[in-house]
Amino acid sequence: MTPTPKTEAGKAGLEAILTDPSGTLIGLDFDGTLAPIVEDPAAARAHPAVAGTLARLRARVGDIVIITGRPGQDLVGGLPVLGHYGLEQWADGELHAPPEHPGVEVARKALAAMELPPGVRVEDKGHSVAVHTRQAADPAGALRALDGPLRELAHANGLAAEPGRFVLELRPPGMDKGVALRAYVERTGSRSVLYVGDDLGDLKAFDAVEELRAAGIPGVTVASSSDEVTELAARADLVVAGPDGVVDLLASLCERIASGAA
Ligand SMILES: O=P(O)(O)OC[C@H]1O[C@H](O[C@H]2O[C@H](CO)[C@@H](O)[C@H](O)[C@H]2O)[C@H](O)[C@@H](O)[C@@H]1O
Repeated sequence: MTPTPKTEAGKAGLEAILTDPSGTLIGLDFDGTLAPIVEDPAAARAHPAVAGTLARLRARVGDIVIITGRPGQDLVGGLPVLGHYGLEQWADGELHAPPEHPGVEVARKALAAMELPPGVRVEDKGHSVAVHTRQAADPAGALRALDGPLRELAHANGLAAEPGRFVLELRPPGMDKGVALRAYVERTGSRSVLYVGDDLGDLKAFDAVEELRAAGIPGVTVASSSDEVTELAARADLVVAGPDGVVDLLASLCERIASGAA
């Protein structure tokens, strides 16, 4: 059964999706939403039911897009991916990306020269560098201690500091998941939108859904909840329990659309 949104705007958004699914864009975050959180970023994999569920859903809605902080070259179940918070954009069957921001190379070198606490890992993503503290003995303490120096490094090199789940990422400014989602809605001519996310970077996509609603495009914000980040659940129209809950929600949406139930 599809859970009922807790807000009136969310209920109206879900109703619009069920009434006109071919006009719907489903926007999905990856880590913590489609993929359970794991210690090592390189070991993250989509929930085993994601590929099948999205394949079925794809046949029933207008569009599905993954919007992630990760690089966008990987496809999840053949779906378009907007990588690096939308910096890498999918258009006409090709992935487009700007040249690397010069500040990233400076930050990369500075991080290589820094003595980082044990367990702190640097993920080099090409267009950005992310400093992860999940594997430190005290992940929250390590992140707090690094926050100031990393923000200074970002600022000194014209980069934005993007906080996330036990991570602070130094990345080019000027793009976020909200800008990416709005542009994708415009490009696809979507008439409704549902966005699911779990981390602070997804709040911009929630902003975008709310702005789209104000402009007459109904939508639903969904939080894939965790104890690590509570801001999304506090704001979302609908809260589900992590990737298991996301898969259940998408599967139930699929069934309701297939049964023609508005
Ligand atoms: O926008 P997303 O798809 O959610 O990507 C955000 C960041 O996710 C990854 O880090 C997070 O997941 C890791 C694997 O579960 C976890 O170890 C880490 O603590 C999380 O912060 C990814 O590594 C980052 O590059 C993404 O920006």
